Amino acid sequence: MTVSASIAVGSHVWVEDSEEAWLDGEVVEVNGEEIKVVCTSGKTVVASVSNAYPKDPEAPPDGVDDMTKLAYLHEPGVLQNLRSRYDKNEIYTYTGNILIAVNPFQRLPHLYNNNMMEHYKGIALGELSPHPFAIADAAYRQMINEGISQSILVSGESGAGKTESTKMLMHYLAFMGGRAAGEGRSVEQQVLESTPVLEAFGNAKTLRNNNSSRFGKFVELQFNDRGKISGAAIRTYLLERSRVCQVSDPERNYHCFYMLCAAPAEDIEKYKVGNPRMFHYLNQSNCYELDGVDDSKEYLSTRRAMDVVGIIVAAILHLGNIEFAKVSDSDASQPKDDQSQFHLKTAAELLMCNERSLEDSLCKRVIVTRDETITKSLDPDAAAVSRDAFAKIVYSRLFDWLVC
Ligand SMILES: Nc1ncnc2c1ncn2[C@@H]1O[C@H](COP(=O)(O)OP(=O)(O)OP(=O)(O)O)[C@@H](O)[C@H]1O
Repeated sequence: MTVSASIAVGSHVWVEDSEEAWLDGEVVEVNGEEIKVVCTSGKTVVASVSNAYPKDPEAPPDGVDDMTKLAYLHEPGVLQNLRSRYDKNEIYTYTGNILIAVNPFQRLPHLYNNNMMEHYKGIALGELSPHPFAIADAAYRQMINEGISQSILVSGESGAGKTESTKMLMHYLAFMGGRAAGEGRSVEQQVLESTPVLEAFGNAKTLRNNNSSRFGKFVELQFNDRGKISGAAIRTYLLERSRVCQVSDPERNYHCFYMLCAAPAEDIEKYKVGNPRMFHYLNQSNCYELDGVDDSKEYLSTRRAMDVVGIIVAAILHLGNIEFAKVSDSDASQPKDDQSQFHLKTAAELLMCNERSLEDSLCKRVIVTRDETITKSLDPDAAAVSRDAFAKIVYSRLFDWLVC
């Protein structure tokens, strides 16, 4: 952008600041490539002309709901507009037909109730305040009117609010295309109800987000020619497998492991689990609990899924506790002690496989060539790597199976 020509004494500008990101002010001196700016904050700064951006002194103080209305669509202009609106609890802003959402980090239930959905029904984009319902409505109407499939792309950095925004979009589409009450459990209900299970197995606490989705998701809703939902499919991509075996402080492994450890007594006994601190795959980080989340309640809410796959989740925890030691006078390895033998036995029982075969699969590598099959013993380090690889593959298959 060539702004230098338009900057003179008296111009209103934005200049970059290492602490505040951007400062606005008035130019009081121009010395070749350098300008002196008296900022609204009271600070006086000297900046290079190439780092200054013009500011619209007539921009409305509360911001504009569509940023294409801004006189200058540059970084400080966009950030200032989003901030002015955020300060008034307006978390949504358009840029043309793109919706920008700023995470409010607080519940704003008045924005998402049924009245709001009624409100946005059939209204052209831009006529009402920016909202995910308006985006969903525009897509729905375009699909009905033109008979063409529509997609809505939700993107942003971790913790930005993609999952929450996607839920709003799905709620609206379910509202528009759902069945009348009393017609039984509908497809859209099933899709919305699948969220807690997907989150239990695919979400974890990270530095940025206590409930971060560690996978990509493509949700497809199919509609019939009357605009009613007739089917749905969820495809997931690239689950972060390494988290199953490696967790850095203060993050957590996938929620389901902690939920299983907080199960009712009869399940704790069945799976031979208990305190999460005793499992290697969980105790690499000191974070076990999440503020405002009761893992035992979460366990009960996903009990149907846990009854089916709890066995595998528990087996993975036991696998992680198998340590290996060298067999004397050889390169081979074996479970290190009675503790490791116990976890191997438990994992084998839960996976319903032969204990000896499981041990061999961890401590040996089988190489099949055209002429022969070679079995090579692994040293303790290699056996631990093979154990982790096995745990990761079992977990990711489990996740894929749950999604299907
Ligand atoms: N519209 C909203 N209203 C209230 N809270 C929100 C909203 N959007 C986000 N949040 C809060 O921010 C948290 C993080 O949001 P979310 O999980 O949607 O982020 P994300 O972009 O999907 O992150 P990741 O990529 O890590 O999965 C939510 O758990 C919620 O507490």
